[in-house]
Amino acid sequence: MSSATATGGHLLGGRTADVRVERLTKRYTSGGDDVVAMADVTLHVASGEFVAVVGASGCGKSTLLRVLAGFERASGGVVEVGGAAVTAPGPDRGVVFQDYGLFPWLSVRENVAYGPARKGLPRAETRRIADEFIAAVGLERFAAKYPGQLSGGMQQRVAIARVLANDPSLLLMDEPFGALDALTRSGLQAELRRIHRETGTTVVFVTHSIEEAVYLADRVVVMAGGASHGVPGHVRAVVPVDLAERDVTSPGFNAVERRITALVHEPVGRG
Ligand SMILES: Nc1ncnc2c1ncn2[C@@H]1O[C@H](COP(=O)(O)OP(=O)(O)OP(=O)(O)O)[C@@H](O)[C@H]1O
Repeated sequence: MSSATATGGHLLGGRTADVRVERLTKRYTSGGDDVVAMADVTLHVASGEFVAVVGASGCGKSTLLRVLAGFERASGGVVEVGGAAVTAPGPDRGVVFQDYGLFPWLSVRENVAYGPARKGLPRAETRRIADEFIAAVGLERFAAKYPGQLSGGMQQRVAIARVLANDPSLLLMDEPFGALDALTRSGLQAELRRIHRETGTTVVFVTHSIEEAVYLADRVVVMAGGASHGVPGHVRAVVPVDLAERDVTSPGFNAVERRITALVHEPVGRG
């Protein structure tokens, strides 16, 4: 495993992994009933690619992410990250949720250093890695503060730095900016795009915002269906975002956004 050292201008040692999901099925048993949350989901993500997942509530976006994270077991099909079957959570996969999940009793630096310290890295190296990622998210002046002293946007920055400090090869993000105001959200989106370019880490990003998906992703996966529609969640379409510039006001951007919006709103059964 490479350490989180700056190499050739890159933040990480270049850890990145591809994702292979083939005919994934996920069933839940609730109240004695068998609910098929998703069926026959196939998705390949190349190493270093940024893929966003959108779709109406209940179509299985979070379930897909949780299966990739190893928090949930697939009921059927193949789920591999970097060629290895996913059976449990692991340090190769970093997960960022909407609620920042920071340790409130640790400072920003201690939160970010937590993973490297647990790996048993020497204290000086741990601190260097923590400071590198705190700087990457622009929080140098807040390293000694505690989460409770920070705004929501700053706490989410810490959460991202903490995950990156573990040098993941796959970053899984579930509505990470969902609780933030519009201005903070667009600032963090730009920062995430830059960080993705610098790290080359593969990203799977779940969002309700089609604009956010088009702004961030190389490809947007549109899911549909879900238990409440009587059809298991499935992949309806995968839309490449072939835009050189990500200007949310440009006609090209709006055209991709409109196409994805139409796909998301298409009634279930026709897709
Ligand atoms: N632990 C569980 N037990 C039973 N059913 C579940 C469980 N978790 C999810 N489900 C069901 O699986 C389906 C997919 O849920 P999931 O949360 O993945 O959807 P989603 O697309 O992320 O929704 P949202 O956009 O509202 O977050 C839903 O029908 C949900 O009720």
